Amino acid sequence: MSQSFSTSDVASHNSTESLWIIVDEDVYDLSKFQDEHPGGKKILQRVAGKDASKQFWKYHNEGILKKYKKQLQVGSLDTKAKQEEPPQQEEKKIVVKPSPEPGTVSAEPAQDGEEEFDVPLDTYGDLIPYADPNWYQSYYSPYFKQSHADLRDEVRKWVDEDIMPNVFEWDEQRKIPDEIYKAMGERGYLGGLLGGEYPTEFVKNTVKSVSPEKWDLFHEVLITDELSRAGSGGLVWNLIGGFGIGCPPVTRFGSKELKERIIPGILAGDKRICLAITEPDAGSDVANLTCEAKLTEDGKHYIVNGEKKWITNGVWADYFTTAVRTGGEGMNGISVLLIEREFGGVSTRKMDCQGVWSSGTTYVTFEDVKVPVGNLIGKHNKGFRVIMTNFNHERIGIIIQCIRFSRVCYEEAMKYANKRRTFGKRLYDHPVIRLKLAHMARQIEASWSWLENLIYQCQKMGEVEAMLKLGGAIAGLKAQSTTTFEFCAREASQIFGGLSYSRGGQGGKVERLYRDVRAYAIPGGSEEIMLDLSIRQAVRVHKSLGMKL
Ligand code: HEM
Repeated sequence: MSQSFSTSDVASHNSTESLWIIVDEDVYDLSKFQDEHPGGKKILQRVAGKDASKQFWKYHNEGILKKYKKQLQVGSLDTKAKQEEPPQQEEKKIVVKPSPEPGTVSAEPAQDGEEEFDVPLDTYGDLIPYADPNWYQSYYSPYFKQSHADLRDEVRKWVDEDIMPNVFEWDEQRKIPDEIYKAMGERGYLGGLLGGEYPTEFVKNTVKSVSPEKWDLFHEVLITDELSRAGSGGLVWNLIGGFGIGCPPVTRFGSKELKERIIPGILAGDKRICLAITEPDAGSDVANLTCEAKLTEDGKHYIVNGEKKWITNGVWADYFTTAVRTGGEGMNGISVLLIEREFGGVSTRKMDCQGVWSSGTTYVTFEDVKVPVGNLIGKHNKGFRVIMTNFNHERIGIIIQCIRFSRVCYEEAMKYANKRRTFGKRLYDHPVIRLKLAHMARQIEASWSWLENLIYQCQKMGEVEAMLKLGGAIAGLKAQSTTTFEFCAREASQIFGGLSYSRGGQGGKVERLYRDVRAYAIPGGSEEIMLDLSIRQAVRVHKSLGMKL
């Protein structure tokens, strides 16, 4: 913004016809906007021509300026322009290296040539304790390195500029613009969300800030985590929900021909895929599903008939990774088929749900759909294994999102508690409010540390060992993270009071996330089933390790 004004220039625009205000030394022309201002025009007219920074920050959060800046800012104060002149000499960066002191236990200083994770990364973000993982705040981490920091910056900038300011409207419209999904492909992110190595053979555009050979599961965690900062389960499920659970079975168990034909279009963001397992009558008890697929006499096709319910992204999907009954009762009669919408006989209807509004929750009907046998994923009647292998990846995605949503609730509440005053002091100055923040933070950090450890185990073990050994712990952490999310949404909402009861505005993220809680606590294995599995599965694994009870 090039124009510069003095305070008396601004003061002359103090009428309803020409209504300017100053916020943080930037000048805004609200003459036209006043009629559509959700807080009313009178309140703006009272500060016409004045510095309204204090009043502005009382009623809004930073998202508002990001959204309206382009439209309303006409310039800045001349005092700001002076401050922003570049310094004559670049400041020398001081690098602080830890040094051991006699008589204390402390970190050894990093030696030249040592692994990069022996030195903490630069600080990043707002530095509010517990609002980001602590490696953002210059704490040591054995997992996150410079390539993770580079990716973090790349994704965060995109989220802050193109996503965050619009999430409220998108959620209300129950749709994310197609170009945002397309950008997930163009930026190479879809290719990095398959729970393994970066699939260069299928991707034209790889991720800008990380080369494919450096890609690891912690990069994948980062994309999901940073997208979740937008504070909308609907957004995250729209962008990676159907894809993150529907695509990996194809890349892992699909035939070469099938993969070569469909995966490049999906990873480019041109085509969409979803996972169709749950039915009106079969949820966590997957082995009981009834959607049937009968082999034709010539053995060349399956004919599929049945219904699927609560299918994320189904309304927009070109492909449905679908669990079907091809044999007798129970888990040994299940297969997985890739059903393509263009085969015909596929109808989708959007469902109205409590939360994740922009995710496109769908009721799917298959009516005599003719599917070539080449679209079988895995083996005939051995689909249960395909589904089980997929569950760990799905649950880890849910865990990452829940922990970040918990952080968002905590962060929003912390910021608000520091500005809102009641009974003569800030909310933050009331011990009962700090107690709430502390209970949120301890659960967030405990969950995150367990997650980091499990991701590391997945990275080291490889797919099969991870599936066998980690299923119990991942299920336990899923329950831990969804209960943490529920707790944080509730406590943040109590701190915001009425502002998180109405939609939009300062408490808008918390209100939306509160509605999203059940979408995390139920799908992918309900909390009750997860907790039970976490013990049963772990005991079974440890028996085979030689456990002595
Ligand atoms: C750049 C100038 C401004 C813009 C773009 C703006 C925009 C908005 C928007 C979009 C809302 C809806 C709630 C939300 O999303 O947060 C809102 C609410 C409100 N605004 Fe503003 N506003 C501006 C300046 C001001 C100023 C200077 C004041 C006070 C002097 C003010 C007072 C309010 C009030 C009282 C509400 C209602 C808050 C509530 O419902 O709790 N606004 N504003």
